[in-house]
Amino acid sequence: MEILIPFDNREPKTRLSPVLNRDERQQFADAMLSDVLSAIKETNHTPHLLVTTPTDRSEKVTVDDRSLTAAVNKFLSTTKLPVAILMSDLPLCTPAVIERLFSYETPITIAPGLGGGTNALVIRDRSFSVDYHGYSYRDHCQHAASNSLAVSECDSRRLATDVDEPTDLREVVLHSDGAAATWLRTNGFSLNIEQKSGRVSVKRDENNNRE
Ligand SMILES: Nc1nc2c(ncn2[C@@H]2O[C@H](COP(=O)(O)OP(=O)(O)OP(=O)(O)O)[C@@H](O)[C@H]2O)c(=O)[nH]1
Ligand SMILES: C[C@H](OP(=O)(O)O)C(=O)O
Repeated sequence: MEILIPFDNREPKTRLSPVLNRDERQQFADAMLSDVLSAIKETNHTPHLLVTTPTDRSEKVTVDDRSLTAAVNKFLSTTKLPVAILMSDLPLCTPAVIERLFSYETPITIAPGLGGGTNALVIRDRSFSVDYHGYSYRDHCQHAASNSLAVSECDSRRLATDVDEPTDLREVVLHSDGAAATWLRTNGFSLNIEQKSGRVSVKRDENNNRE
C-alpha cells in the first residue's frame, strides 16, 4: 500500500524553538523523516512524500505548497484507495507498528497522537477527508461517524509519540538509536535525572549552544 508522508521543512517544528535554532530544527526534522522512511523500507509498503518544496530524496514525491489539510485532501481526491497517511515526526516508529496499522479492516484506522492529534491514518473509503490540527483525532472520529464509517484505533506508544515539544525529545533519546536520536546525541543532548522530582529529562551540553 502507498504511505503518504506530509513533510514541510521550510519552518519546521517551531514548538522546538526554545531548544533548537531554525537550522537545527530543519536538520532534526529531516532526521525524523529518515527514521520514518527507514522503517517503511523494511515493509512491503511504498512511501510517497507530500512536500511543500522540491526535495532531493529518491522516494516518490508530490510537491504542493498548500496547507497540510488542503494538500492531503487534494491528494486523497485523486489517489487510489486504500492509502495510509503517516506523519514524519514519528522517530520511534518501527516496521512492526507500521504493519499493525494495516491489520484493521474497518474503513478508517487511526493512530492517535498523545495530545489529541492524528499521527497515522489508513483510509479505505472515498467519503473520508482530513481536518488536521487541534484535537484532530476526535474530529476525524466524528467525521467518520457522520459518514457511517467504522473506525479502528491503532493504540501504539510508538505511533503516538510525535515529537512536538522539548519534553518529547526525552522519548527519542530513551527509545531510539535511529537518525533523530543520533542527531540529538551528536548535538549534545543526553539523558538527565531532575534532582527535585527524580523525573527523566534531556539536557544539552553547554558546548553545544543553539545560538
Ligand atoms: N505537506 C505539508 N506537510 C506539513 C505541513 N505542515 C505540517 N506538515 C507535516 O505534518 C506533520 C505534522 O506536523 P506538525 O506536528 O504540526 O509539525 P510542524 O508543523 O513541523 O511543527 P510546529 O511548527 O511545531 O507545529 C509533519 O510531518 C510535518 O512535516 C504543510 O503545510 N504541508
Ligand atoms: C497535524 C497535527 O499534528 P499535531 O499538531 O497534533 O502534532 C494533527 O495531528 O492534527
